[in-house]
Amino acid sequence: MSWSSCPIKWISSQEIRAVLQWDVLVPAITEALQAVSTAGAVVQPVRTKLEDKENAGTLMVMPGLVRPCNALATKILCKYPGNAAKGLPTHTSLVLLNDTQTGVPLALLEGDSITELRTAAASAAATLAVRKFNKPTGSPCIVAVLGAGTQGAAHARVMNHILKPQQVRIWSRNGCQSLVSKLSSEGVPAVSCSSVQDAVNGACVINTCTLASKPVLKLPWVMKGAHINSVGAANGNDQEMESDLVRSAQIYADTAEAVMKEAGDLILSGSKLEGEIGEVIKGTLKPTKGMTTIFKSVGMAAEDAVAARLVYDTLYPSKH
Ligand SMILES: NC(=O)C1=CN([C@@H]2O[C@H](COP(=O)(O)OP(=O)(O)OC[C@H]3O[C@@H](n4cnc5c(N)ncnc54)[C@H](O)[C@@H]3O)[C@@H](O)[C@H]2O)C=CC1
Ligand SMILES: O=C([O-])C1=[NH+]CCC1
Repeated sequence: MSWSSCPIKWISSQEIRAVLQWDVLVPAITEALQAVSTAGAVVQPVRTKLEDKENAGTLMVMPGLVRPCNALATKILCKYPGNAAKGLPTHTSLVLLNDTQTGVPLALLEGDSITELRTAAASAAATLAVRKFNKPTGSPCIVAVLGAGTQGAAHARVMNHILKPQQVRIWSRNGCQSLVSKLSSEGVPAVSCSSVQDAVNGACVINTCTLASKPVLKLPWVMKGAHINSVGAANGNDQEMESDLVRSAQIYADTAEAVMKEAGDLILSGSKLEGEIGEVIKGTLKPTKGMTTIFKSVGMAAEDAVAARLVYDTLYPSKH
């Protein structure tokens, strides 16, 4: 007998995007983040990284099991920043979904769309959780996005969806007019900024979505009490945020174990974590009113597994 008598499904980016609408994905990723901070609910070893120094690339293997969501999957992701100059995505990936009872492979999913959407959804979940305890009052909500690549675009869209801000200000070191035009045509109130300082001035939510290895965001530019989703710099030597800024804030990890190992922003600034964002979602950890908060996300297999399972169950409802 062979498991391949029930052949594995291939699930395309188009199919994934049709399922993973923000109203469905943000609650699912919120549940995944909460599970990560619940004893026994998630098995998720810190990812294995293969460094290809010759091509300045990294291959990562990310397995994860999320019991409450019946999700078992592995993502294999390559990060090759030099691809940008070749007109290729800097991050490419596949996700293999397995049955949780038997381990039998169920589906292979295009991973780039999952990575794009689940990362932005995690930042959205974190933003909503923190704002329950610590929401700046008075001025209208302005969102800033630093970086205009895949994550910058997805963060602009999801922040617009959940916060309905007055403005979404975007900065990218090479300009961002084409992204701003695209977002405007979708109804996002996007504007292009020529400096980080202009983009973040007065912003209540800041999203750092760059491939920077040196800090782009500095303490004096950030409004006290703002919330920062820091998505880049998942490499012990890289930083997106100045150390003084990180030390001044309350910091919540997607997963403490991986952030303490991988997040240069934490490691190089010598900062300590308040805890995991799942604890804020559960309400067992409460950000202090008026403090600047940081959601430090390095990315987790649990998010990929839950997103993949959601897509599979939606497309093949009778197959589990
Ligand atoms: N936390 C998570 O779960 C995830 C994190 N990431 C990280 O998020 C970041 C953005 O990823 P993508 O949008 O997919 O990449 P991308 O290649 O699509 O976009 C990168 C952006 O960063 C800018 N950039 C490149 N070098 C820079 C520098 N030295 N200083 C300032 N800006 C610079 C580019 O101009 C571009 O706007 C990367 O660091 C990536 O590794 C990506 C996926 C998941
Ligand atoms: O979790 C993820 O997919 C990634 N984290 C950093 C680069 C990609």
